[in-house]
Amino acid sequence: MSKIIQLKHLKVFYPIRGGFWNRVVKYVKAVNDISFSINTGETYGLVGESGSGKSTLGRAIVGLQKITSGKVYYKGHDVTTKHERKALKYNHDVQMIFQDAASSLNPQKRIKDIIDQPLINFTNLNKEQIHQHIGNILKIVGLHASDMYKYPFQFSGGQRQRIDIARAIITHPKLIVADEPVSALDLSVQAQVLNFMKKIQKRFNISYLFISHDLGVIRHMCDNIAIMNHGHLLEIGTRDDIYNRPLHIYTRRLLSAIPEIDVLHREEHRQHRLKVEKEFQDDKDFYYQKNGDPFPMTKVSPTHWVALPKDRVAKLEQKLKGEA
Ligand SMILES: Nc1ncnc2c1ncn2[C@@H]1O[C@H](COP(=O)(O)OP(=O)(O)OP(=O)(O)O)[C@@H](O)[C@H]1O
Repeated sequence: MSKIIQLKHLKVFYPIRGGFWNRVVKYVKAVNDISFSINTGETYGLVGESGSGKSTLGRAIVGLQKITSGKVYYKGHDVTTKHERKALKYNHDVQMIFQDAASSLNPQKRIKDIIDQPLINFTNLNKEQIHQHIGNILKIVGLHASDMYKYPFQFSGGQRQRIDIARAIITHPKLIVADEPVSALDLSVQAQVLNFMKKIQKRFNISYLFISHDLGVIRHMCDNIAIMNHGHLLEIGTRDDIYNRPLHIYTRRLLSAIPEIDVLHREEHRQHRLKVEKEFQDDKDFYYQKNGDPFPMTKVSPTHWVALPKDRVAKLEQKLKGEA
């Protein structure tokens, strides 16, 4: 299977300034040595708790965030710098859907004036053709062509998210980075938008990098999954690897929080989570190096990688077998 995106040792550090001279006093290592690749046509899930660096990584991939070091390859070509991205029309092929469409859509502009920008930038269509194209795209996302004359506030949250998706797909992109695309929506609307995203993926052969802290949503959407924590990757695997054979305690901890939406068993799950968290504390030496960084990734199977040394993986597998 061909790779649409490859990340090699990507780092994004934010400088923090302070003191009398407003000098850089330290760096927030939001993305710290991340490597993985996304296959053409797949949905790749990026999971982690708030602040783990998911959005920074997504923004770095689409070119909205300056990269400190490392490389991004698009279909095998280096697109790490602005110049390289321009030459490959990368900004045309790779789009982003944002978490909160309400704030990413300019409230003072009509829908047509929000979503026509990529067409103006990347095509030679005239005004009439652009309107026709926008009308068609709005129909594809389940709205009416005449909705292009409305303003964002005249739509519901779910509809605004669809408009943001329309903006992203209008250039027929090859890859969409979807940053928490449904977390601001009600559960019932979430399902609609997710299913819709799957539908357009098939229709236009789009690959997704799907960013979320919600493992329920990730399970519904993703083929392969990377687990991120404090700027590092801790585990990478197929959906089956991650949900049925999670090895890192952090992954298991995240998984144990999924059923929280099940109100009936909330207390039971809270107890379970506390137990797993205690285990995480107890086992801290087991999962991290002396300097506090996770171990380099070890291959457990052709699809499954975990940030632990080989002997510890074996020990852990034994321990998990014992618990089962
Ligand atoms: N512009 C910035 N300047 C300095 N630090 C930043 C900046 N943007 C993000 N950070 C820090 O980088 C880290 C990663 O942030 P990021 O938004 O990428 O995490 P996230 O996993 O997407 O979180 P969330 O799920 O809450 O959006 C956080 O510690 C955050 O405080």
